[in-house]
Amino acid sequence: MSSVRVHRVVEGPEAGPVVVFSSSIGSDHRMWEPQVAPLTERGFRVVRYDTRGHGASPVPPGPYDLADLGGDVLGLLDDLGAERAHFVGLSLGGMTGMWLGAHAADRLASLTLCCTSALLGPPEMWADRARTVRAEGTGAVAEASVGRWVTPGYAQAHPDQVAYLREMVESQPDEGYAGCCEVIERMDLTGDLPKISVPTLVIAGADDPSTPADPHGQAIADGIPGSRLEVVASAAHLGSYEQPEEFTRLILERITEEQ
Ligand SMILES: O=C(O)CCC(=O)CC(=O)O
Repeated sequence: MSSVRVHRVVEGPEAGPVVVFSSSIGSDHRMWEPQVAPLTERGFRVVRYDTRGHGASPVPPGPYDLADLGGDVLGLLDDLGAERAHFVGLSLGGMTGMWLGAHAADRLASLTLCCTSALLGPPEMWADRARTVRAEGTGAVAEASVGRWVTPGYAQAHPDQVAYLREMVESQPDEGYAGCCEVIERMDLTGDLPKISVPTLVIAGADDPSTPADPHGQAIADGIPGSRLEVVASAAHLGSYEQPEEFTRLILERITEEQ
């Protein structure tokens, strides 16, 4: 499939090193709002985009695969005139990052892989989720998703944020969400990990029920030569949103090392 022109929001100094942020299934570029000011203030060019099938990006009929999602990022970098960029991805965004690391390493300055997995089964669960969303809409999965995105303590203390995140899931196009479920259904990046030569940091949330550090984050860190795993306390699956200070600190550490 040919690449699509993804919706992007670009902030920060034009000449700054480019940092691309890639989102989880069911969210869009807004999930990275907490990272924008800390990075642009330090001179980075922050590029947030909506994965195909999400937010304001095109919604081609699914299924998609990781090569489609990775190709969209390469098209984005070409549009921006960016030869290389730091890449930060969470969950599906991290899977896209691993694909780029294995297939387009020359376009990456570094990789930060948050709350993600190289193999997230069982495949039937993703096929079921795609079927549910095509039949009933993204509203059918919103409450359960947000229940995995933040810890119960955060949810209790921040009901407005929980409502905002739920609305974010509900606003995603049904076909786009389903097409991305089918990416994960068919994904197995385990054989690609040893091929990734880009400097990589893996970050997991200590309370992530979707992609727990053990086994998911640890398997990625074990597989990518020279990478390491950090586990952030009191963070569920959308760790960069729930614990923005610690995730941003780690992201800055990774991208500052490689400038
Ligand atoms: O968040 C993703 O991009 C994929 C994994 C996922 O959907 C986990 C969940 O259901 O919370």
